[in-house]
Amino acid sequence: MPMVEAEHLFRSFGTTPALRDASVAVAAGEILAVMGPSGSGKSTLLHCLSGIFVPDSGEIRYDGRRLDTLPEPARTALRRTAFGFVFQFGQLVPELTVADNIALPLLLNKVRRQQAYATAAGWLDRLELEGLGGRRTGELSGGQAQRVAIARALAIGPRVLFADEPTGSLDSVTGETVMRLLVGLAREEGVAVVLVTHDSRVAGYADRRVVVRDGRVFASHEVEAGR
Ligand SMILES: Nc1ncnc2c1ncn2[C@@H]1O[C@H](COP(=O)(O)OP(=O)(O)OP(=O)(O)O)[C@@H](O)[C@H]1O
Repeated sequence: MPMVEAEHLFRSFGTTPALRDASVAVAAGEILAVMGPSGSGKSTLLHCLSGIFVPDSGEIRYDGRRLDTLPEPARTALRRTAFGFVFQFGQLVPELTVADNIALPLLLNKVRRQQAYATAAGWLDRLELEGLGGRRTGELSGGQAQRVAIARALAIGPRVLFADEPTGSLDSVTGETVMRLLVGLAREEGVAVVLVTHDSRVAGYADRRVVVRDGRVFASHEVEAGR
């Protein structure tokens, strides 16, 4: 059974159609790369799959249950407890320290303070950010901030990770470290990973690749065959 499944999604912004009959699914333990040209609808698809946007029509299921028909508070609760997000911009609180930023979603989920900070420290180690826990995130390099964002997304132990260009500001060695970490999470913990990327090397780590074109989702081999 798919972990997240979308069928026949339509979503417009005013008169601009962003999704036009988009269908896609990701299974537990699977890494799905979502590729496609700028403006084709990738981010809109990610936002619909994760319950941030409600589609105009179509159905989304998480773990077999309808997500799109849930009221906003229930979708928010799901995002906080079951979904992790790594988006390109604006997710860290610059005035807070690295450790505070990673611990914050745990504290919001009512994890005790000591445990939240111990979990944060563990993720700092896994992402090679040891010693930076006390630094304000506004004082980090782009690559460090991105790894903190990844640590923050993973600290809650999500069942689905939604990532938009998660290695965008990382050098290739660090990018590979992050991708290997995501592969490990998928294999060992069954996390489903939905990964938007323009980078074919990053997509090479995925189990399956789809291409979004004009608001529709194609298997990558369909697109290659049609070229
Ligand atoms: N908030 C919005 N308001 C109006 N139009 C929007 C909004 N978000 C997206 N769109 C439009 O919807 C279409 C799909 O955009 P989307 O951001 O999903 O594409 P994308 O494939 O993620 O692009 P990129 O690779 O450049 O990030 C585009 O035509 C875009 O201009």
